[in-house]
Amino acid sequence: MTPAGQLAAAIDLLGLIEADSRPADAVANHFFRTRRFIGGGDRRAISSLVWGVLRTRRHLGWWLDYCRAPHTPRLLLALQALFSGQTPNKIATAFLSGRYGPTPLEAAEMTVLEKLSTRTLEHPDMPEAVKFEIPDWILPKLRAQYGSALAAEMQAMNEPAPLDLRVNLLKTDRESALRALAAERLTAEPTAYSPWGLRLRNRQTITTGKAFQEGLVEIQDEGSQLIALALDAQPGMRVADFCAGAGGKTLAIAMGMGNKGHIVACDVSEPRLEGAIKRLRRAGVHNAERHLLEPGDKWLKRQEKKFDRVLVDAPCTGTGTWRRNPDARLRLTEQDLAELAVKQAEILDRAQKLVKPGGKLVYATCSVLQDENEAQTEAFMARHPDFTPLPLEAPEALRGSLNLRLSPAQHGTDGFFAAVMVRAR
Ligand SMILES: C[S@@+](CC[C@H](N)C(=O)[O-])C[C@H]1O[C@@H](n2cnc3c(N)ncnc32)[C@H](O)[C@@H]1O
Repeated sequence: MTPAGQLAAAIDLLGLIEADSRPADAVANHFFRTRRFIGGGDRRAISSLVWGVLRTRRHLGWWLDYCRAPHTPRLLLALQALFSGQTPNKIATAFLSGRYGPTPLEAAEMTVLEKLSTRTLEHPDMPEAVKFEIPDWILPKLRAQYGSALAAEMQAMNEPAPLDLRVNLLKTDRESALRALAAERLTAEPTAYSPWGLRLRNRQTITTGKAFQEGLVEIQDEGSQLIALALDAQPGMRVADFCAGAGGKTLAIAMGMGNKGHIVACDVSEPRLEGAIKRLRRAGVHNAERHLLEPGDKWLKRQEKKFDRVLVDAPCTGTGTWRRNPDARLRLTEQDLAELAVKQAEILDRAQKLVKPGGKLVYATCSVLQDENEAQTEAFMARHPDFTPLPLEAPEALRGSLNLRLSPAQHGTDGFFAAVMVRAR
C-alpha cells in the first residue's frame, strides 16, 4: 500500500471506531479480517495512525473546538500529523496522492491546519481532564486517590504498553524460554516482579513463532501473573477460578500447582470459556475443567465450602488497561461504574460460598478505582464477617501492604488490584 492508501484506510477505520460502541480493537479486528488484502506491515502502519489519534483524542478535540471545526476522522488524523511535526503542506500532499488515497484536503480543512501550524499539542488553557485524556467525571476520583502523583500516573497510563510473556514452567524454565525466543530473533528480559515473566524489548509478533505455538510461553501482563501468584494455589488443592473468561489466570494457576490438584474454570460466558480449550491444550494443562455458570445452577450449592482457593477476577471498568485500550477511557460512564460495582458485589456473594473454612478468597480487578477495589472488599467483609483480610502472597518487593495495587507509573505493569481474604469457619 502507498502511504496515501494507508491514510485512506486509517480514515475509514477511525470513522468506524468513532461510530461504534464496541472497543476499538474489536472494530479494527473486524476491519482487517474483512480486508485480507491489507498485509501485516500496512496493518501496523494504519493501526499506528489510528491509535495515535485515540491516545490524544481529547487534546485533538479541544483544538478542533478551538477552531470551531468538526471532529471528522480526516481532521483528527491531519491534526495528529501536524502535532507530530509535519507541515500543513506536507500533510496536504499526503492527502493528494492518487487513486487509493483520500480525497484532497478542502480549503476549510487546510485553514485549520494553517491556523494551528505554530501550536503544539498542549495548551495551558486545557482543562485537566483533557490534559490527562480522561472523562471529566472521573477526574475528582483519581485526584482524591493519587493526589500529587496524579499527573505521573496519568502520563504513564497514556504510554503504549509493553508485551509481557509468562514462561510456562510445565514445559520449560525461564532461561530455556529466553533461548527459544532468541532462536526466533526475539529479545526479552526477565520482568521485575513476576518470577515467571519476560518482557519483550520491542512489540514483536510472537503468536506465529515456535515458542508460543509449542506452549513454552503465553502472553500475559506481568500484573496478571502477580494476581495468580497472590492466590497461592498449591499442588493438590481444589481451586475455583470463578470469572475465568478464556483462562488467562487459570493457565498460570495450573502451572503454579504443577498440574496437580483440581481447578474449575467458571464463567457465565460460554464463548469465553470455549476460548480456554485451545490455550489449556497448548500449555499442557491437565488439571482444569470448565464449568458454565447458568441461572439456577445447582453446582454452586453442591460445591459449597469445598474449595481451598477461589479467585474472583471480576468484570470491571478496565481502567488499569487504558494503556492498551485508550479508546475505553472516553466510553466509560459513571453509570457503567455504578452497575459494575453492583455486579461485583453479587459475584463475590455467590463465589464466597465455595470457600472452605481456612480457605482463601482472592478478589481482583484490572481497575485502579477504589470504588471497585478497596470499597468492594471492605463492604464484602462487612457483609461476611467470617472473612478477614490476609497479607499478600507476593514477591519480596511488593510485600508490606495488605492489598496488591499495581500501576503503570509505579510498577510498569497494567493497573491491577488484589485482596486476599481467609474464611474462619
Ligand atoms: C476480567 S474478565 C476475566 C479474565 C480472566 N480471568 C483472565 O485472566 O483472562 C471477567 C470475566 O467475568 C465474567 N463474568 C461476568 N459476570 C459474571 C458472573 N456473574 N459470574 C461469573 N463470571 C462472570 C465475564 O464473562 C468475564 O469473562
